[in-house]
Amino acid sequence: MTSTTQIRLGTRRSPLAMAQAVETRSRLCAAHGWDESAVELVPVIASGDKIQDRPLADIGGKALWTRELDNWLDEGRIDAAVHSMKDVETLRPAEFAIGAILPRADKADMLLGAASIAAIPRGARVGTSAPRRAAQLLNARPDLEVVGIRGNVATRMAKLQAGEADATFLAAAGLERLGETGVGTRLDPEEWLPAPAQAAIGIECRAADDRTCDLLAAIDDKPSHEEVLAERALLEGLGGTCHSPIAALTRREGGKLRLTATIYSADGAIRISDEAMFEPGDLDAPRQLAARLLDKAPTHVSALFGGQA
Ligand SMILES: NCc1[nH]cc(CCC(=O)O)c1CC(=O)O
Repeated sequence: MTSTTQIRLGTRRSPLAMAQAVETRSRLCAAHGWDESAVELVPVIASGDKIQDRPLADIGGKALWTRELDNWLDEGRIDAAVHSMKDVETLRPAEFAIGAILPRADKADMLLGAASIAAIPRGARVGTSAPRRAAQLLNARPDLEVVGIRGNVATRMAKLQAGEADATFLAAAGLERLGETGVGTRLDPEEWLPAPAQAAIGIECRAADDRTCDLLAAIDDKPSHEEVLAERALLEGLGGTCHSPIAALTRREGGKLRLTATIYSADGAIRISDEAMFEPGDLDAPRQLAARLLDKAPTHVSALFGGQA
């Protein structure tokens, strides 16, 4: 069978990123009646994957995940780029558009190395480089020690095995996509709020590229897209970066979205939470929620956010 490439999809090279790109390819092929060869996967090395020994927040933040893919997309070497939306900066180049958000996976965090937060031994070392997870943990268990841990899912699991930490967190979505089921304890997202846009795969294209935008529209999951836009509007209102401990959860209730958001001080001692209920597509409501959170925060907490309130 002869077939020509219909779309070039850029992706990071980590096993999780590749799994997400393969899922995107399957959905595109199913939607358009293509065989696999119609979608060319183009693996690109991201700076965030080259630097593994320092926390992301210290070395340039989320941009390190997207910079190379952004350049390739901008230069027309790829037609679209697959991203974990959790890792995508809030403010994106105006020439790019989110062409599709895939149906969202489990938003929960998994705890590895202990049966529950309460069951982690007193004074134990918990590995995480995420300000949100560190603050949530210290808020619940100020006796614990947070130690930095980075690397892809397999690396982090190996570091836990090697005793670099007594426990650690991984996103359920990532484990699921890698087929790593049956490890860790699922933390109920209602009690342990995930990161904004956790478990959402987004595909960006050039906004002016109508053909690719149309191809991607066929695999867009509207409810997931609405949730992600609301959570990103919250981030925008907070001026949140990867330094900012922000947790958020959206549920759908009678056609409306209910967004709960929590911000923390870096040490977890201060926790400010609020929620809003609004129509899908209303991005002012999540921005106002952000403003209310910043209003309630003492200055050493609001200083962790760029804020627009
Ligand atoms: N920060 C890295 C990252 N980016 C997305 C995921 C998991 C998949 C997702 O949330 O979409 C992970 C790993 C993790 O947090 O355990």
